Amino acid sequence: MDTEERLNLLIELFPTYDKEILLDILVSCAGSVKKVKKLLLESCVEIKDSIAKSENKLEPKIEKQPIKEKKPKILETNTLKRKREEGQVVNQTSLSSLLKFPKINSTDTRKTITLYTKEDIERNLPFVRIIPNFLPNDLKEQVTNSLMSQRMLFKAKQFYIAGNLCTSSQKSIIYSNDDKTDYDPVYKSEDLRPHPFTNELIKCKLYVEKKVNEVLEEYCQKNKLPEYAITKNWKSDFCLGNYYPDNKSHLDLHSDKLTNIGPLPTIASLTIGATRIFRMRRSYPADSVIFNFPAPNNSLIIMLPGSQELFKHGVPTLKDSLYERDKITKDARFNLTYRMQYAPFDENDKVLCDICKKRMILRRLFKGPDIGYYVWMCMSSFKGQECKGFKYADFRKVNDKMNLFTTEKSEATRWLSESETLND
Ligand SMILES: O=C(O)CCC(=O)C(=O)O
Ligand SMILES: [Fe+2]
Repeated sequence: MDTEERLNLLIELFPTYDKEILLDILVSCAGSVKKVKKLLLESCVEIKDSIAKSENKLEPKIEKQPIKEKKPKILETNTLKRKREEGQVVNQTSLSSLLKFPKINSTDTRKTITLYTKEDIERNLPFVRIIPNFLPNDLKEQVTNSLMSQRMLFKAKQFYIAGNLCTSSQKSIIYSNDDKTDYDPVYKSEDLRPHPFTNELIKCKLYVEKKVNEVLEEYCQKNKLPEYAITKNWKSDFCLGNYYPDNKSHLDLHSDKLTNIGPLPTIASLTIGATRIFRMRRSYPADSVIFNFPAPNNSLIIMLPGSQELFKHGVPTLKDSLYERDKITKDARFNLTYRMQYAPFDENDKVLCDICKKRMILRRLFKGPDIGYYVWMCMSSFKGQECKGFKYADFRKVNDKMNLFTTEKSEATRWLSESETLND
């Protein structure tokens, strides 16, 4: 590959970077695309966060300890050298300060935008928080080994698209210590019966719960959520794990069904192993900007209330060159999505279809005249069978018991974000 081709590849991989800067970095890395990628992806790890680093004890420590800041890499590019030699004031010393990130807002008309820093990710995706280097190293390694030893238990999911039976590319597992967990009745099968949490995953769960509650508290101070949303005392009742054995294995854009996790859920998703791109796009309109960002090993992505309602997310396939392999898992990426069961749905009888008496699936409509309404749809329609069973959801409580559904639209529960209008 000649320099031009290498540069073009880098421009494709890092579209938000200045071409001149990329060329400089390429030259500084002796023409090695691999080194440039490593360097730029590492700048993502410079993401600062005040996460408490605790020892590997079952109970995460309560008091916060300052994170050891990674020293920024000092790199003088030819452009800087030239500017310095020309007598221009050059006071940038770190790679991250060299990289100019464009100011991006929701009116940006570009189709795909790659985000590399915590600040950029959270500014563009206000329902998302990313916490790098989440678990203490020894626990991360224990979790990695535990997942590797259980990887044969992860199974492909089967589902229907337009009446055709499809098999998922990634493999999944449910961890729960409660036999009754049926994370999604559509997928319920022998293969997806819950497995008990391993000790490592229980330790990890405690860290996740502590972090989610901190983040949720701060989020709820700024965003007024309806009373049916879970805004405190978040705990993870079960965990949906995913296993992507190689870079071809992927998960298409989707939003998670709300049937078990309820409206405005929080989902905390830990990456273990190879770095893959996490992708998010507004559900509507379908040609909205696609945001990509790397999810490095041991990073925690928290999808806060509103993210399932407004966005789709997924993990696209990648060309070989695009991700960072891991020492232990090699090409494979694991992902642990810790979720909380929505108690009001547990305490009541399940919502059944009036036509075929099967379970119903909860979703929120994100377009059309009924935008924002939560609705129950017959699960048969997700199993390749035609059933138009439909009810509006009603999350109001009477004598502490949730109504769950209604046939009257005037009683139905509707949630709209500030960015949605009734004409959408
Ligand atoms: O692998 C990931 O990061 C995403 C997993 C996911 O979206 C899901 O399991 O619903
Ligand atoms: Fe998902």
